[in-house]
Amino acid sequence: MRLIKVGLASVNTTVGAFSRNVDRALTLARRMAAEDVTLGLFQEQLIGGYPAEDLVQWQGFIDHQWPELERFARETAALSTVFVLGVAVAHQGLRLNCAAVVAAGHVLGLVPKEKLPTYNIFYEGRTYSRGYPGMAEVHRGVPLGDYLFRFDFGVLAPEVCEDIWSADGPQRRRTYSGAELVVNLSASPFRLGFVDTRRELLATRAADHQCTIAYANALGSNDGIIFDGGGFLNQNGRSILETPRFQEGFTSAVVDLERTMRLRAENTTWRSDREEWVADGGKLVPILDCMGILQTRREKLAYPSPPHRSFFLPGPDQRRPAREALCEDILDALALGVGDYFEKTRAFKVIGVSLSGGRDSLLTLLIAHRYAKRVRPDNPGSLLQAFYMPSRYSSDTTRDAAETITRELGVPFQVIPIEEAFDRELAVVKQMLGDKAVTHLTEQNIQARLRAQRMWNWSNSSSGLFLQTGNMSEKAVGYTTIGGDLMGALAVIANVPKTVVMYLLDYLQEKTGYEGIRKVLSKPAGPELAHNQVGEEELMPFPILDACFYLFAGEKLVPAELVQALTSMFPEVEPSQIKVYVEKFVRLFLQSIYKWVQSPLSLHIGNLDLDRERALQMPVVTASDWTRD
Ligand SMILES: Nc1ncnc2c1ncn2[C@@H]1O[C@H](COP(=O)(O)OP(=O)(O)OC[C@H]2O[C@@H]([n+]3cccc(C(=O)O)c3)[C@H](O)[C@@H]2O)[C@@H](O)[C@H]1O
Ligand SMILES: Nc1ncnc2c1ncn2[C@@H]1O[C@H](COP(=O)(O)OP(=O)(O)OP(=O)(O)O)[C@@H](O)[C@H]1O
Ligand SMILES: NC(=O)CC[C@H](N)C(=O)O
Repeated sequence: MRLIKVGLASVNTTVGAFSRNVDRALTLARRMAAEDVTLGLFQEQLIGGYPAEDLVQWQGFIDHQWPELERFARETAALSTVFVLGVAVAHQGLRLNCAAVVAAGHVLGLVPKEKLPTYNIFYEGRTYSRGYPGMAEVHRGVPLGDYLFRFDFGVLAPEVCEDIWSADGPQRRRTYSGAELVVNLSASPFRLGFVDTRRELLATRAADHQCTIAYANALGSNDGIIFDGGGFLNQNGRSILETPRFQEGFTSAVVDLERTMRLRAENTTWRSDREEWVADGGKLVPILDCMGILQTRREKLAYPSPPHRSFFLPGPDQRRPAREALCEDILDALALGVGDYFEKTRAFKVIGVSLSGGRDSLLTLLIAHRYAKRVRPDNPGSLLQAFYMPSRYSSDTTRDAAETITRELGVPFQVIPIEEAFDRELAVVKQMLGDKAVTHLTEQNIQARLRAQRMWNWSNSSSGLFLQTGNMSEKAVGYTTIGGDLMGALAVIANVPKTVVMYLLDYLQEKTGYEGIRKVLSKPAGPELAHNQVGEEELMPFPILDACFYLFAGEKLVPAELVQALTSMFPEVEPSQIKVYVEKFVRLFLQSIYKWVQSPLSLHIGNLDLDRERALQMPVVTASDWTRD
């Protein structure tokens, strides 16, 4: 038996806040040591924050991280814990995204990331250089390269995030070379359902390589990317620990490293694969001997027996029902996104929502309120401000709904009519047009633009964070006004499809019983920019719109394939009508790219987003010849 206690930490870092990030990590490091943690892990880019994007190109951005790494080493010198943490270094002019091993006041080694994600939201290959097999350099007197580390408790293989996502990553050669414990420092952004992907991937890798894997993930939101934290400890395919997400802190568990070695010895497949690898000339990864550096304190560790006292029977099932898990996950992620943007930019004192009594602005307000409740539990409403701005088309129903929900939430609510300004703007535009008529759409858009202008003016003088309320489905088809409801400083639900907006509101209504939500849901969704406007009548039913979006923008099917897929998905709709919907969707989608490329920074909850930087890089000026049958 060789027991070690592994601590998995997640720190809510801010890009560029090197000393604050390290201060937060030090607090956790001391607590880990006080709890006899043998090995404490932090996330990828702990010191610099993630994603630093092109800031990495500034030499100063890299150079200022080293003194902070040394400070971390100095301030943990007296602790009997080995730490692994993420840092960027510039070596011979090249930027490397490294895992640093620190113990007893020393930086013992740096292991650069080998697999640099450059897809979807990631751009690492643009700025970083990769580590490689056999790399053996020295940086500021510290070994830098493809190394393992032997301590009195076992052999470690540090690696960084994407390294584990490749079947051809460094784990294979490192475990064949004697690594027992793979230490993965991650910055894995929140994406719907992705926690299951991480869990399954880790179990697979730990079983493939017959090793123990400790994985610590980043926490917090930077720009629109949200990190949900959460760590895993998995031994040879068996889950030992999964830490809570959306929380700063650490969780630890004891594991018997000898078990990893025994299972390895018993596993003839792993052994013969290794023998073949060695026979084929596989080069063993050198092990740095750190035995004399630190004596870890493991005498008091207790064997990891199951708390429910059975090695055979399952423990209590603590999983949440699927619907609750999905909704709470999205809401937690978006509330973290709003809160971290509000706090980390340091530009704002209050959060403002232009509240229509409709679904999108309601959900946006509820998300902001969820954040406010966390930081001001006694008076969350004091952090928020809602404005209802009626025109001649606004109904009593929406006003009542907006009033009711703000009362229930304790959010200050003001009614600011735009009617007078609407008349004035109409007169001005008529004058500008001379003998041409003002179009109906322009009349609609004037209202939306007046509301946005007022929100900006409010924001200027109140240091208010003006939240943009548009959803992804309507953004996809340009059903949003430039300079109007497309405006805001941060788009909260811009990557949430309309059907999901509805699903979340149904869930929240059931959970909270708020009358205001019920009132909003009692009226069909529509912009109230003209008489009796119903969004689904002007566009198409939202389930069909979202299916078009998923299949066209996500799965990259062509229109004829969309028609085929939707005909079987919606058998109650005439195929000729499906064809009309598909053609309309594709036309509107391709015509509306110019709108979403100028929309505000948005929060990301999936891989399929309307964001030119983070997901779909679409040209604005295109012809659609290729979409024809
Ligand atoms: N390719 C291109 N590149 C750059 N700019 C382009 C462009 N094509 C038009 N434009 C410009 O964009 C303008 C048109 O855009 P914009 O002014 O937004 O107006 P537009 O797209 O014509 O109308 C906005 C639509 O959004 C709907 N809406 C608005 C607000 C809320 C809601 C809701 O869901 O509740 C719905 C509203 O009912 C209407 O159907 C043109 O006048 C032109 O100046
Ligand atoms: N009367 C209003 N007062 C304040 N803001 C408004 C008003 N009407 C529209 N807005 C703003 O414009 C945005 C766009 O309106 P839109 O109709 O798309 O969304 P919604 O009303 O929130 O949801 P729904 O799709 O259910 O109508 C709103 O979310 C809100 O921020
Ligand atoms: N920072 C990273 O390397 C993250 C990449 C990884 N595939 C993830 O999404 O979790």
